Amino acid sequence: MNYEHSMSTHPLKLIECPRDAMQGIHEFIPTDLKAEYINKLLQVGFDTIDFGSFVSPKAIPQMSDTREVLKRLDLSSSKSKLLAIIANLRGAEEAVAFNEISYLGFPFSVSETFQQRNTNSSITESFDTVQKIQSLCVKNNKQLVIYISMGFGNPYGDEWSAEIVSKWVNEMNKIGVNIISLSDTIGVSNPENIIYIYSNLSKDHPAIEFGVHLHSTPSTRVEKIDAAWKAGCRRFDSALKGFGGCPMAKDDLTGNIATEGILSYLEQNNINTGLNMRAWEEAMILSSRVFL
Ligand SMILES: CC(=O)SCCNC(=O)CCNC(=O)[C@H](O)C(C)(C)COP(=O)(O)OP(=O)(O)OC[C@H]1O[C@@H](n2cnc3c(N)ncnc32)[C@H](O)[C@@H]1OP(=O)(O)O
Repeated sequence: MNYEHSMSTHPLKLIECPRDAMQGIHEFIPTDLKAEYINKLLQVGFDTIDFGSFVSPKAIPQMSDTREVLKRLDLSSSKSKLLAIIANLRGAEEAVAFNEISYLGFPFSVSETFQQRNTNSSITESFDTVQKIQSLCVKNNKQLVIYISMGFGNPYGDEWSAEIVSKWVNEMNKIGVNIISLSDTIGVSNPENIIYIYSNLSKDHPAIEFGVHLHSTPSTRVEKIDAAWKAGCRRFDSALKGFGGCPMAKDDLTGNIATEGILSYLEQNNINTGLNMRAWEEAMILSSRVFL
C-alpha cells in the first residue's frame, strides 16, 4: 500500500466522547455525576470533549439534562474544547447560544434508513438542515463537525459505496464544512476499507480535517486504529473503556473504540499526547460509578 499521498498536515486531535458513552444507558445517570465525570475528563487534556446533545428528550432521554450539565462544567483550567451533538435547527440554535461550546456535531448518514431512524428526516432534508446549521455556525463563530454515519457500509440494505460517501463529502465541502468524521456506526469497517476510503477522501480534500469515529470489538481495535493512522488520520473519536454506541442503530451494536486502545497505540509508536495520565487514571476509576 502506498501511503505517500496520505501524509497528514493536520495535528493530532483526540476527541473523548462521554456523550456517546452515556446516551444509550437506560438508567438515568444523575446530572451531578455526569458533570463530575466530564469535569474529570476535562482535566486530562483531550483536544475536544463530546459532552452532550441538544436533541429530543424523547429520542435520547439520557441527554435531556445537557444544559444543566453544562452549567456544572469547569472549563477554567482545561484546554479542551466542547462539542455538542445536534440533530435539527432547533438544537443548533440552542447550542450556538453557549459561549462554552466550540463545536456542533451533526449526524449525517449516507443510509436513508438510518437517517430517518436517527433524525426522522430524509438525507435530502437533512442536507438542507445542515446548510442552515452551517450558516448559523459561521454567524456565531462555531465550527460544524459532520459525522458521516454508516460511512463504511450499512446493515439496512440501502445502497452504499465509497462513491456515495465521496459525493456527500463533496457537497459538505461546497458549503464550507471543514471537519468531517467518518463514523462506523455499526462496526463494519475493516483496515482495507478504512485505508481506501480515508486515503481517497483526504487526497481529494486536503484542507478538510477528516476524522474517524470507529466502533469495534476489542480484537479488531488495533488494526483499525493502525489503518486509520497510516492512511493519514489524525482525528480520533473514542470513549473511555469503549463504553457506548448509538442507541438508534441496530441492536447488536459493537462499542466505541476504547480511548486506552488509542493511547497505547500512540505510545507504542512513540507519539506524545501530552495528556495528564493521572487525571486519566482517576477518570477510569470514576467511570465505574457512572457505568454500572
Ligand atoms: C450516531 C449517533 O450517535 S448520533 C446521536 C444519537 N442520535 C440523536 O441524538 C438524534 C436524536 N434525534 C432527535 O432528537 C429527533 O429525531 C429529532 C428532534 C431530530 C427529530 O424528531 P421529530 O420527532 O421529527 O421532531 P419534532 O420536531 O416533531 O419534535 C418531536 C418532539 O421533540 C421535541 N424536540 C424537537 N427538537 C428538539 C430539540 N432540539 N431539543 C429538545 N426537544 C426537541 C419537540 O418539542 C417535540 O416534543 P413534544 O412531542 O413533547 O411536543
